[in-house]
Amino acid sequence: MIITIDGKSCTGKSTIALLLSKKINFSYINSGLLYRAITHEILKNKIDLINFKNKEEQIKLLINHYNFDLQKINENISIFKTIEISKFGTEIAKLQFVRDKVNDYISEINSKYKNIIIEGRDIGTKVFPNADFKFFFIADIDIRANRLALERNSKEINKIKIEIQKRDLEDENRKNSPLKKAISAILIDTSKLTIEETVNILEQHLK
Ligand SMILES: Nc1ncnc2c1ncn2[C@@H]1O[C@H](COP(=O)(O)OP(=O)(O)OP(=O)(O)O)[C@@H](O)[C@H]1O
Ligand SMILES: Nc1ccn([C@H]2C[C@H](O)[C@@H](COP(=O)(O)O)O2)c(=O)n1
Repeated sequence: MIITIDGKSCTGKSTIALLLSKKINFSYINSGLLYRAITHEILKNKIDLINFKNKEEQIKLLINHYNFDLQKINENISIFKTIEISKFGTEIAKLQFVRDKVNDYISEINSKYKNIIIEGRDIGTKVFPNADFKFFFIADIDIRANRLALERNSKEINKIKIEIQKRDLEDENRKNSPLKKAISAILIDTSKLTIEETVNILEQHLK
């Protein structure tokens, strides 16, 4: 069985997908983390991502030789959650060859597991349009900004709000696989829900 969770930034996708996967004993893939891992690799190789349009060939060469190490990625999540990777990750995710690399890897993992929960931006629309259950998360922008501020231990709520709004806009308006709700996806507004309540609501839908 394939369960997908898509939605805007900081709506709770990864938190809920991870908890639900443990509760119902499913494998879990955080596809955003794969885009972040590629972005980290590019930055590590000192490719300057400001005005990176003329560096696409250089990035492509690097990505062709890159292998995901899921265990290492999952054990070092904080490395990939920096403000810099959040900002450039949105840009890198616009490149179709990067999307192909991530999606090929997702297919590879999926072929090994029977039951899987995958979260991201285009999972229910593009990657697994025939998924058994699709969810689409939304939440109020102020609540999302407060959640991220809390996570980062920051008081700069307005700055964080602008950062999230910019990422939403980029994700929704890119040419390749833009963020949008699949028609058959169940809409979940996490604004007023606790983490536990959200997990329970999803579990109810699966029954
Ligand atoms: N229902 C909730 N109530 C309170 N806090 C929440 C809730 N859901 C998630 N959070 C918190 O909000 C923050 C963002 O959640 P999370 O990283 O799961 O969102 P996301 O949608 O995966 O974001 P992104 O796509 O940017 O990675 C985390 O610190 C998480 O603990
Ligand atoms: N299926 C996906 C997952 C993620 N992205 C992009 C969008 C984000 O800007 C970036 C990092 O994701 P996050 O960790 O914030 O969920 O990756 C995408 O385009 N498609």
